[in-house]
Amino acid sequence: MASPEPSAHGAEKLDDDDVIPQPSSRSPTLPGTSLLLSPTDLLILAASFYPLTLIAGSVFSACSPSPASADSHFSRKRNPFNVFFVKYGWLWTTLVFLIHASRLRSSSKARALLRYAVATIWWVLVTRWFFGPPIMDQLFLATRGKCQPADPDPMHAEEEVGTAQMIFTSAACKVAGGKWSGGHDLSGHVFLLTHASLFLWSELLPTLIHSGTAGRESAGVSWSEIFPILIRSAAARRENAGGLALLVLWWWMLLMTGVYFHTWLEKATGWIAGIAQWAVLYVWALRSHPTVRSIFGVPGI
Ligand SMILES: CCCCCCCC/C=C\CCCCCCCC(=O)SCCNC(=O)CCNC(=O)[C@H](O)C(C)(C)COP(=O)(O)O
Ligand SMILES: Nc1ncnc2c1ncn2[C@@H]1O[C@H](COP(=O)(O)O)[C@@H](OP(=O)(O)O)[C@H]1O
Repeated sequence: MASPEPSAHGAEKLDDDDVIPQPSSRSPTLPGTSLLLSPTDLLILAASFYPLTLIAGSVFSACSPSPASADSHFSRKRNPFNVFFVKYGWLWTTLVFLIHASRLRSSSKARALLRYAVATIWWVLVTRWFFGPPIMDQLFLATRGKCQPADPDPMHAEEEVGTAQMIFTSAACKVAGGKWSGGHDLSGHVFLLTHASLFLWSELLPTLIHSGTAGRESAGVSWSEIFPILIRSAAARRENAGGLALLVLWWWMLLMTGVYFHTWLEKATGWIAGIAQWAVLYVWALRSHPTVRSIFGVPGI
């Protein structure tokens, strides 16, 4: 399988006209050095952090007395990080990405925007619209979920049920004052936080490595260098620091969702939806299909 490695260089430093990168040697062990990680290894490492985070959060939740009812700051839905950041999660991700893309050369920029368009379309399909209700709501309805009236008074409830049962999206249900219950409620937070994080890591990592290694030519990065490189890249440019700060916030909020909200299965389906578009485009198509690569480009090239 042809598997070109994204260069550790930022695209702003490279010629961008249809350069198909040559496969670099993968994780070579140089004499006297520890195992080196290629940009792809680093991306896979970053990606594996998210299921581990969810597992850790869920295990903590299962082992501690009653975290779901614990009145901690992050267990509250109205906490400012949830209300201002996660609830506008794709907007913040878009802002960070656009600042990053503005530094790329023009043809790299167009292709990066195309990759962003694909990621945005997937976000829309899962959470907003999929030829009717979004995928997450269609899954909920298909598993016998419905909009329950919030009013416990049977007289009022009957009136509400009439309209509530006609409600096919969680957003409309909430507006009608109902409660979306009964079906499989894929975690929108786990989806969004995973999807946004994998998109940002895939797009930003080559630039972060380039800034953090001060452009040094290298076959890879050793384990012990990962954090120093990220810290140096944050210190080198405010945009890098902003991107990394958002990634840290998304990771923390994912951990909090893992601890305080949803069932294991709902978190698992949120995660699967969150990795699906990334796995298809970044892990599979861009690596094994030259045609896809020539249309969408490769981050860092
Ligand atoms: C060479 C040509 C390139 C063309 C490039 C074109 C680029 C344009 C691409 C696509 C067009 C779409 C434009 C969309 C713009 C997107 C800007 C925004 O991000 S606005 C969206 C702001 N909203 C959010 O961020 C909401 C995020 N929140 C949620 O999705 C949900 O609240 C939740 C899933 C996190 C939780 O669900 P809930 O039910 O519990 O609330
Ligand atoms: N990390 C987090 N912090 C605060 N609230 C969270 C959260 N993760 C999930 N929630 C809340 O849990 C509910 C289910 O989330 P989701 O399905 O998106 O994963 C949502 O409630 P609301 O819809 O009442 O805001 C959401 O705001």
